[in-house]
Amino acid sequence: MPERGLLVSAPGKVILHGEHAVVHGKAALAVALGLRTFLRLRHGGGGRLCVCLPGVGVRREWDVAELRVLRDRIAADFDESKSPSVEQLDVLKEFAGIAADASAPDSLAVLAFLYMCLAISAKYGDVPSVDIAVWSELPTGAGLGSSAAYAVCLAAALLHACRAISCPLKDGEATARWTEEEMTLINSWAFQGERVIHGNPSGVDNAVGTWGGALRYQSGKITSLKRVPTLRILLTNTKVPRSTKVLVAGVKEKIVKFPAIMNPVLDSIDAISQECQSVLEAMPTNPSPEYYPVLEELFDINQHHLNVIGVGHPSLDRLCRVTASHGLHSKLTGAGGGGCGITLLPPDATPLAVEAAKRDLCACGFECWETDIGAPGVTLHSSSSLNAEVLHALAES
Ligand SMILES: Nc1ncnc2c1ncn2[C@@H]1O[C@H](COP(=O)(O)OP(=O)(O)OP(=O)(O)O)[C@@H](O)[C@H]1O
Ligand SMILES: C[C@@](O)(CCO)CC(=O)[O-]
Ligand SMILES: [Mg+2]
Repeated sequence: MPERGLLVSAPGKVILHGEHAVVHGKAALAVALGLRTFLRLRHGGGGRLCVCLPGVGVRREWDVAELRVLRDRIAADFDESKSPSVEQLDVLKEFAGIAADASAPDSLAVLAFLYMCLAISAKYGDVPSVDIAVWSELPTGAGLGSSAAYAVCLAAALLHACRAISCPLKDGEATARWTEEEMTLINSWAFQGERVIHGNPSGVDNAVGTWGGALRYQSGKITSLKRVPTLRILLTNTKVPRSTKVLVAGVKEKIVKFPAIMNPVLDSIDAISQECQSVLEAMPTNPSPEYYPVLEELFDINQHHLNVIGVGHPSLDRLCRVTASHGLHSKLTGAGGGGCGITLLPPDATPLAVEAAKRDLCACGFECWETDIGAPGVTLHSSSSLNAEVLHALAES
């Protein structure tokens, strides 16, 4: 397998509660989504490193010898525990022809790729001569953790190419996962990729992308939620573009400007995450309707808080109003400012009400779908375990 290449995937995520507050040391509850990002690595030869990212319109190719020189210029303090420095990123931007203040998806994706590739190869091996393609089922920049799923896939593939982690997939197996220790390494390098893309990420998104399932995340501490009931959730993409980096920076500004006003709001969001976790843990696996009113009220309160800290958007207000008119409760998920919202579908919601809500959301120009939650984290695949659409997308790349 190693010399034939590698197929790896990582899930997106939905944050139930705690987005933004988690950046400031509060708890977040997050679950892995049944929508994934896929990466194909092929061993190249010919001394070239090629990357193809159709989701953001990137196809780039570099000479490995040139990348070695670049790496040695900025290698002094590459480490998974140290943030990428402004100076390192400036050198990479100049090399890749990216403007100093660029924030477009393609620029950030190339920058994160170059940083991770050079940093990982400086620590564990040589710059690999490989051909990498990444394709995703996740909408980019919509609050579902597309940046983290991308960074997790890259971390796994690059660590594998530099022989820092093993290849657990045996002949004849469809999928395999890495050991806890290897996943910890993947997660810490994915966090570096998130740092390049986000500026100041909490680490919750890459933790879900790596470990999967449902988890509580606070200040780097990951606790897996053992008994999460099967929740039905409707995801709605308002299709309003936004940048997590800009939104996270905006919240920080507000906290600095009005600490006495904003800190209690973050404390309240923290208490909501706590309350939600207690309710989820008390619910049976297939809960009856009487458990849902508290979860619904927590959605409503948190949505108001997220508006207060400045990450709402008229499109998200509209989403909440439309679902409320069908008796359903929603909140934004991820960084907000547009992007996606989640709607809780309790077991007593009639199929008619859910269909009517979906129809009205689509009439607003939104896209909505139901998806599984609690999906597995970073996974290695045999090509026969991937469906035709994924294989086709990666082959075309
Ligand atoms: N499939 C992909 N290929 C390459 N780059 C990607 C891909 N998906 C996401 N990215 C990178 O991640 C960036 C989007 O990250 P951003 O954090 O703003 O949104 P998100 O991760 O989708 O939402 P959130 O952080 O709120 O969950 C894009 O601008 C791009 O640089
Ligand atoms: C907005 C935020 O809390 C979640 C983005 O999915 C940012 C982060 O935790 O890094
Ligand atoms: Mg992100």
